[in-house]
Amino acid sequence: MSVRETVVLTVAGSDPSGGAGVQADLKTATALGVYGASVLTGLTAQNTRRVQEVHPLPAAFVSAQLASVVGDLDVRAVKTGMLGDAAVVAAVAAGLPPSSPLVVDPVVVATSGDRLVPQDAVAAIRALLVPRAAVVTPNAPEARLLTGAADLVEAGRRLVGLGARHALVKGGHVEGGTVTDLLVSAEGVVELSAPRVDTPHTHGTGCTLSAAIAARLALGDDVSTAVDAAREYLRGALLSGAGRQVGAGHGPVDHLWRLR
Ligand SMILES: Nc1ncnc2c1ncn2[C@@H]1O[C@H](COP(=O)(O)OP(=O)(O)O)[C@@H](O)[C@H]1O
Ligand SMILES: Cc1ncc(COP(=O)(O)OP(=O)(O)O)c(N)n1
Repeated sequence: MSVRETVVLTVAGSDPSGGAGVQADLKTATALGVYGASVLTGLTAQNTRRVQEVHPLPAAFVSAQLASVVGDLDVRAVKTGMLGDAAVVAAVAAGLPPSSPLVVDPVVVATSGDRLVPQDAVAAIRALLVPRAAVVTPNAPEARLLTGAADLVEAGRRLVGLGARHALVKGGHVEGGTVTDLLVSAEGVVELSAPRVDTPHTHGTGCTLSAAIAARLALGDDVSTAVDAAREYLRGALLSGAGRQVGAGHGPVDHLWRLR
């Protein structure tokens, strides 16, 4: 008798240094016990210090990859990350499996400050993906860019107003000893706070969190439970990654901490 794998799909860009993008998503899926499939939307040249180059893949080829995977694998949840340009966003929106829960990580700028997608892609994400999201996971600058709201609760409410069932507005870029993420839905706002982990190794935190949420949704969690589980997984990865060294800059979180 064979075991049916639970499949989660990431639609995202490549980080050759292995800490963010598709590479982080697949490690996260594996660590959380689900089968990770991946559709590449673009390539980057980057490392723990900065992003040197970004190349979106042709939208038609992104569509072809999606059709290959969705036409064969039983995809239980999808996460989107870096999406290259507006044409790629449109191709992704058209090719997503219709009934799998969708986590939209609206990646715009890397922690290094380097831009990963152009402005027209941001508008396309807002119009084509946010309305379909079970949860959209912007960091503070992305929440402001997507909505025009300076206040993060208001930004979350506007994302829900656009059709996302939940907005998780992340607080990693807001200064202070406590990091607070805001989970906003039609039911209200839940503050999720934790002590800041004192570490320079935060490369890929957003990718890892959204991939973990998607993995838990694939396993059948509701959004609130999936977010709690994903935050706990990421916290362990930050704490373990703080004591490890990869590269000379902002190193990755330790995706494999639970397997060690
Ligand atoms: N130093 C830290 N200590 C604890 N949690 C953190 C830290 N940095 C980021 N996080 C958490 O990592 C996740 C990603 O946050 P953020 O850095 O805001 O997003 P992004 O990586 O997309 O820029 C959030 O859940 C945030 O609370
Ligand atoms: C290919 C690729 N995708 C996304 C990111 C951004 O990763 P994120 O987890 O949002 O944060 P940082 O890595 O910038 O800390 C990326 N760098 N590369």
